[in-house]
Amino acid sequence: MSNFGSQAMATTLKRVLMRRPGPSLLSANAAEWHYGPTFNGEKAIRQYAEFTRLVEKSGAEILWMEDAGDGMADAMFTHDPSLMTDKGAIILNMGKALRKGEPSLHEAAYRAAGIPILGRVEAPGTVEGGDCIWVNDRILAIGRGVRSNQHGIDQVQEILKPLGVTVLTFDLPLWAGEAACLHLMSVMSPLAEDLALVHAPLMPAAFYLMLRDMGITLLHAPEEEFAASFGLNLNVLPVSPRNVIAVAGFPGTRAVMEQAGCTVETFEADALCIACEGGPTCLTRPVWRAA
Ligand SMILES: NC(=O)NCCC[C@H](N)C(=O)O
Repeated sequence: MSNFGSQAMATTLKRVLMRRPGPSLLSANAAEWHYGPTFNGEKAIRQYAEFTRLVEKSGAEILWMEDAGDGMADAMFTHDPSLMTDKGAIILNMGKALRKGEPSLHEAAYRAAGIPILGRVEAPGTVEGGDCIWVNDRILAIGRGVRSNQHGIDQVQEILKPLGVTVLTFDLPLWAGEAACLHLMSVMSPLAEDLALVHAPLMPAAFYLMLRDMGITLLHAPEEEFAASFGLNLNVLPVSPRNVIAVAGFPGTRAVMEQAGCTVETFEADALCIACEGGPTCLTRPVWRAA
């Protein structure tokens, strides 16, 4: 049996690619990386350790990449430079220029782990993992916006055709501007096959209506918590259906999930997630989720 493969967002997480932040994050220039006022490298590293403890507690195996000081501060957000399918990984191409070196780190990690590479997105195409959502194992939704463009989306569709997967494209708004991070996953977090947490005001309307018509229950997170966290209240990692890891400090968002039958574990993440614009899903690249 192979130990990779995933065309789902919220089945049991069995194996995940992560990169522990270190010297590159500590020496990051916050303005250059678009990190916010609560950025603090040492504190972020401590908060990451707490996040790691929760992932380990879930029973998932972590495939580690280490930060040896290559200057790639955002590389801890392993969700973005690659995408996993049931047949192997797709190496993506980043929309954020400072992150251009990251896909090769993923390619090397997959090769070392014996995981097949299905294909690569090449310039001028860009697609980031945060823009990709498996609606089910036959449909991949991609958000077209600042980070993912049509060239890249077309390439992903070509790579996925032999797997019988259809790619659907949904336009994202500009929201806080070109330098900020708004992915499709910033406005929707799947919690189970039939359940998702959303920030409806920024969702592509056609995406919202499609999910609703498919019978997926959409939980609306409180808008004031989305604003206060720059969207990180919504960035929730399912380690199995209805068991999730979230950023601490957003009781309204937590209550909405608990009322829908979810178990929610949290960790403090002001210096790590809120400052650096990426939450628990962004810090993980699932390489194997149960079918
Ligand atoms: N999937 C995600 O939402 N990733 C967050 C990436 C944050 C990182 N600072 C970036 O701007 O790319």
